[in-house]
Amino acid sequence: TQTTRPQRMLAAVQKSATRGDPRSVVKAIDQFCRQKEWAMNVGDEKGCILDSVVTEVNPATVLELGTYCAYSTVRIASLLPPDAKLITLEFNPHNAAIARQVIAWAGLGDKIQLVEGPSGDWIPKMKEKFGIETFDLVFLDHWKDRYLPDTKLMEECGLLRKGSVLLADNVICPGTPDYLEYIRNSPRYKSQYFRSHLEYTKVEDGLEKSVFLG
Ligand SMILES: Oc1cc(-c2ccc(F)cc2)cc2cccnc12
Ligand SMILES: [Mg+2]
Repeated sequence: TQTTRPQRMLAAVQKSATRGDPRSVVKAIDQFCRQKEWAMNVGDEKGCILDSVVTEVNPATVLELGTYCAYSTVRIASLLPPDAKLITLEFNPHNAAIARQVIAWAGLGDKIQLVEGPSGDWIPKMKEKFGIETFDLVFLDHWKDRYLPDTKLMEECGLLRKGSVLLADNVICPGTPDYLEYIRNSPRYKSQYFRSHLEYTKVEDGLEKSVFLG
């Protein structure tokens, strides 16, 4: 029977990456996507920008919206300080099942908590379910029509504090116009656009970094 792309990506990780070595997992996925099949990971070019923001923020708590196959999950977690926690939300159960195995292969199971279901359902439960007061960093990389409602929901739930950083993927391609309009015009955020390219292509895309001002 036919395998799925996430299954073929996991097979490439298990074939080419070293267990317990997150950077080799990242490298194996990028190699698979460049040489075999395109896939919607943030990728190596935007991934370097992501790395620099994670390193600068040095977050104790991270929320990732949209896990897919855990490429960015592993990339972020590999840069976190020892007691830091990353919670990643994935809507699609098949992607979640693959992501869990990629996270396990990278040996990052104790830093990462993968939660299945709609982000809109889980954001209001972060305090009661995971004991999280606020997030130091949020990486938005899920469905583009959810960026704005989920950002407003995080504000309403008090999950952002003065200095919390939101980093959003795909603000050009596929594009998140309503989110960009809101965040760039809101007096409550200071935003910066990092121009780059859609993963593994020459098409323009970029990341929008926004600091919550409280
Ligand atoms: O980085 C991403 C890229 C795309 C994408 C798909 C098809 C295209 F032709 C172009 C871009 C979709 C995403 C959906 C969710 C999170 N990230 C995505
Ligand atoms: Mg993306």
